[in-house]
Amino acid sequence: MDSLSNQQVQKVILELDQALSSHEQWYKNLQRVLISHTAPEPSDLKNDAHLHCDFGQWYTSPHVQFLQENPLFISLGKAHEKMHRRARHLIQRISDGLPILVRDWDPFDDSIVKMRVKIQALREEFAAVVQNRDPLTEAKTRARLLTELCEQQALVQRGKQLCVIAMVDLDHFKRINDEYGHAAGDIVLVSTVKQLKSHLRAYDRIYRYGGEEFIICMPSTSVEQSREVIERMRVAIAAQHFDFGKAHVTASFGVSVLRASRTVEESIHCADKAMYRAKTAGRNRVELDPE
Ligand SMILES: Nc1nc2c(ncn2[C@@H]2O[C@H](COP(=O)(O)OP(=O)(O)OP(=O)(O)O)[C@@H](O)[C@H]2O)c(=O)[nH]1
Repeated sequence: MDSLSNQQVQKVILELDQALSSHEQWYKNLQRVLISHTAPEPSDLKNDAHLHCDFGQWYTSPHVQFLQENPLFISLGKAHEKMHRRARHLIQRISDGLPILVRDWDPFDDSIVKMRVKIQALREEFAAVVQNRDPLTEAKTRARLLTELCEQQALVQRGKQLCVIAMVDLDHFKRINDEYGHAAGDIVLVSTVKQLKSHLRAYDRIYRYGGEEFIICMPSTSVEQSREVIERMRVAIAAQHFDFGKAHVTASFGVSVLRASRTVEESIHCADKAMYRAKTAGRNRVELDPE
């Protein structure tokens, strides 16, 4: 989900809301069939009924296939299929003039509840993605930074992996705002995060630490490997062109690693110190934490 833009995430949330409401409509019709003995939807009697309702159509549509490995999405699909199987059995009994037994109704009712809960949980998962992002740049928030770096630190402490962090600070950013206006400054921030993201792997993270300061987290990477990537980021930032004017934007980088022997805050501080060395050494450069 991290690779999706806020707009894409909002679109999925809207679709989930629509899927939930069409599912409720389907349930209402089913109740009519079961209680008032109105004619059932022919598709509800098919073995693959779960593929024919509006929810099933959404669930199998190509544009949500990126969710195929999401555990909640998978279990929602299973709950939905099971619910249709149970509904089919109930419709069948009514069509055969038989009463609905409690032992058939209860599991069906249970699967209806489970499905609603899972849709809601998936919706919340998506909503949290947006909530945990800075609205301007869509980098993760500083609040997430500490939580997620502590998780990485726990892996480092258990000897499971290395984790590099880099502090990125735009150079003389105030001048951009002063010369071209705050809106231009915003464009630079958004574009810079896009550049940084384009060099990251799926499991790397970028956080907005302050106004024009960002932290990159690169798990399972050595300092040597990450340094090459960060160097490419530095070059990409300096090569940006903007429609609003001839602004030359550069950034200074301070690289550090999470260590079992120090706290996350201390590692961030070391990255910060390295970044300040990059500033004092002339900016537009990458410095490593010597510790
Ligand atoms: N446009 C815009 N500007 C911001 C935002 N957040 C912070 N800033 C500006 O970022 C600027 C940061 O300025 P300084 O801290 O002086 O740093 P700098 O000019 O980049 O100088 P050095 O870091 O020393 O290279 C300030 O002018 C802030 O107003 C934002 O969301 N949008």
